[in-house]
Amino acid sequence: MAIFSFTNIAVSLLSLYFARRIYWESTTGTRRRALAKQHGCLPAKQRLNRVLPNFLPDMLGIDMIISQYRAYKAHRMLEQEANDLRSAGAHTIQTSALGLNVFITDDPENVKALLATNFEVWSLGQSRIKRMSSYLGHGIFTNEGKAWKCSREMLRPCFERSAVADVSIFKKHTERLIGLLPLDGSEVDLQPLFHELTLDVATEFLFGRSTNSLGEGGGEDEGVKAENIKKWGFLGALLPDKKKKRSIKIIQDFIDKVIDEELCLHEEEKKNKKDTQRYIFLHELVTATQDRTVIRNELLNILLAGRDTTASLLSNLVWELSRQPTVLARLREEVDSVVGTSTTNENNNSNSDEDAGIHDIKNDHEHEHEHESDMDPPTPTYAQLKELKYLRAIINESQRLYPVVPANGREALHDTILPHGGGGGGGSGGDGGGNTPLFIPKASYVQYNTYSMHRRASLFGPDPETFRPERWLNNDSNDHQPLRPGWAYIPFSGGPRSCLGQNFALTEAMFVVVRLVQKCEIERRDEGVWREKVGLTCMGLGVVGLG
Ligand code: HEM
Repeated sequence: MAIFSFTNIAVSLLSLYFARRIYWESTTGTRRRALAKQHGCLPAKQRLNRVLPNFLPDMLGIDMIISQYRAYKAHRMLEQEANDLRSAGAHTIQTSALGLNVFITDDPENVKALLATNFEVWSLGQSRIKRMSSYLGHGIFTNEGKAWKCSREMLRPCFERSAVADVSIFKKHTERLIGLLPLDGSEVDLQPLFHELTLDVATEFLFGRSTNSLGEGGGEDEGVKAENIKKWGFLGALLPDKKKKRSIKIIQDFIDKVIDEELCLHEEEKKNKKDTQRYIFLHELVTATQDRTVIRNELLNILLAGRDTTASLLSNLVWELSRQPTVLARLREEVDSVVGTSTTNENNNSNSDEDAGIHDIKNDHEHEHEHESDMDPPTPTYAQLKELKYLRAIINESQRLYPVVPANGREALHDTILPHGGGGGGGSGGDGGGNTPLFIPKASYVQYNTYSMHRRASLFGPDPETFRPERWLNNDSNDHQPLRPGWAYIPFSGGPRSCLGQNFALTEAMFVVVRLVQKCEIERRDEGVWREKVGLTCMGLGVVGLG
């Protein structure tokens, strides 16, 4: 009896499954096949297994998860993902993660479709929105559709050029950072200092008061519990729930207090404050909205966007500079000629050899405390920073090899087509073109791998793994054309959701590098190669020596 009923149930379930399958095939399936045929689509190549044997299809994404976890532990996840594409001989591959249909691409045409030409079809993905809004609330980073448009329109004017052109905010905090560096040539780990610097700068820019985590009368008297906020970082998302809640509360209380003070200011006081003080983001924002929650969420979103990203860029850049004495010498020459190295040799376009240049700076530094006012090099103005073409090329090259946001993705809101990736390889130059369109079913996730794309030989020349800032300049001694990579180079993303703080970040990074170059020696202190440390942003593991 029991067997009979079990068989009955099994037969019923199977019939139900097949009935649904037939219905699905004759409706959705037929529609999808027609769409794919209409666009001449071919299927993507599959990701090759790393752990399981290749005859087993990785339907549940078990191979993907195990191998990603191992690579993450070894700080080689980015390299492995790039190799996944290479070993499949394609620039777009298909895989799965816990049953989710996933495509990985490093093809600029696909990136352009995701971020710009087919923007409306792609969502940030519900899991990202849920995860990030749990600690950021709803703001520009987590909003979509109309709400995102509102955020963007409200925030864009706050990033106007004048907000960035006042470099005094960078000066104050950079001087504090340099003041904390050892003068005897001993090693220093700059990464935590860069994180403190960018937190102090971002809070001062956004709220008009800084966390002052780099010291000098910091914290409490300016109304900020620097220690707590410093600790919080934005990896709060990864903390256990209780700790995360406590951390979020600390930062929300801080922001609420600042907003309340701002909203309580009388009109007259506001005007006076605006006239006398330098640019403060919050002052601009309250002219657009008085909604306390909206203001708080947007400020939190921007703090997240601006802090770890710029610190990671600086860490990667200085790490690479410490390994590139020739690049560093050329940079010193540029800084010397545009900004000046000290007040005594301002704008001196000396032809001294590289060693002599470094030696001079060392001497300046040794005597810095004796003759501080005489010997302090002139600080760069915004206009001078814009003239530093070689420094800009160095930053470009650093962001090419070590993009701070090395991978990102979008979820398909509808069935759609990507211009490339169907059929996998077979493109010109043995580079795995795959220029046939690819059908993407609704709810699939497409990851665009910036790290891998930035290292493609067909896009960046025969030496894509080499740090060579000259590739970005007209006067490249190898007579290469300067790069115009378009959608192949997206450190700040692209299209309607591109980074709003790009100019701010670049100005801050340039300012800090100029001051370090003017006042310190930068030396390599470990033999290691760059290994990623991936959190919300990506930076390297390593130590730099300063003297
Ligand atoms: C080196 C530093 C930075 C890098 C590499 C960077 C990179 C990016 C990237 C890749 C995105 C797109 C994210 C996505 O589509 O999921 C983005 C968005 C954004 N960034 Fe940046 N960013 C940097 C610094 C900053 C700074 C300093 C600020 C503000 C002070 C800022 C504000 C924003 C905002 C508001 C967005 C969201 C734009 C939108 O969704 O409409 N970023 N950034």
